[in-house]
Amino acid sequence: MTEIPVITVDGPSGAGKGTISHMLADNLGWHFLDSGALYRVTGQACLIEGVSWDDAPAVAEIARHLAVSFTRADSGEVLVAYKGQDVSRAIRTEEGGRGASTVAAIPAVRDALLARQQDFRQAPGLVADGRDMGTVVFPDAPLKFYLTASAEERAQRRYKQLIAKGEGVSLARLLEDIEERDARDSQRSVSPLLPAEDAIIVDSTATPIGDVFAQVMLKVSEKGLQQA
Ligand SMILES: Nc1ncnc2c1ncn2[C@@H]1O[C@H](COP(=O)(O)OP(=O)(O)O)[C@@H](O)[C@H]1O
Ligand SMILES: Nc1ccn([C@@H]2O[C@H](COP(=O)(O)OP(=O)(O)O)[C@@H](O)[C@H]2O)c(=O)n1
Repeated sequence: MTEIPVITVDGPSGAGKGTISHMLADNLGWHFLDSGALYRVTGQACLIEGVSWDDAPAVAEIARHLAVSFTRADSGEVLVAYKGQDVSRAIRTEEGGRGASTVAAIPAVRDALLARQQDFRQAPGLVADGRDMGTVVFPDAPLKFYLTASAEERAQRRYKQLIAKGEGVSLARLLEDIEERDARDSQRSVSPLLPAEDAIIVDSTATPIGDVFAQVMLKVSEKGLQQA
């Protein structure tokens, strides 16, 4: 079990973790764990069940029995369902991000989701995207990345992403949301957002995505993790 390789990709919102992790998993033919989706679904499940994000024991109970499923549509899009109800869109909103980071600060919620995340470690390998993949969930991963970029750049990226989806948003509000989420994720007592000691830090503030991917792939091949 522990010999199955994992590449961890941690960092703040909008750093490019999802984009780079998907590219890596596709390139290597490995599995992919979107750990943020589990926290997002937990937040969404609370809304559906009428539980307040601040009611720690009730939220933890929801996380322990989270009936979530991930299925890949023919289009390649990953559909996320809670109790059979499609929540793919709802969990990706700004409110979904706020809910996720609120419930993610509850220690019992993190405990409840730990084994479920570790179960994604299946042959031939796993790319794991999140905040504590390299520090807590897969501390023995042979290769760890911490992607980051300035808050202004990350807000700009989200702005472009949401505008492309046809959602009306304000850049100033997005920057506020990002800074608030950075603060909550970095200051919580359990599994705060921080690079693992052995993580490779990649700041992409002024680096196009293709160059970031090339840097990452170079490290992958130096570690001998690429298939022949
Ligand atoms: N280096 C980069 N330069 C420009 N845009 C980027 C870069 N990395 C990611 N993006 C874009 O920023 C947005 C957020 O990226 P995403 O991978 O979802 O970040 P995260 O998973 O860290 O929140 C996406 O639209 C993505 O295409
Ligand atoms: N491993 C993880 C992943 C996400 N999270 C929480 O879940 C929230 C949403 O994570 P995400 O990865 O889906 O968000 P983005 O980085 O895509 O904006 C984060 O702000 C964290 O509070 C976490 O605590 N630990």
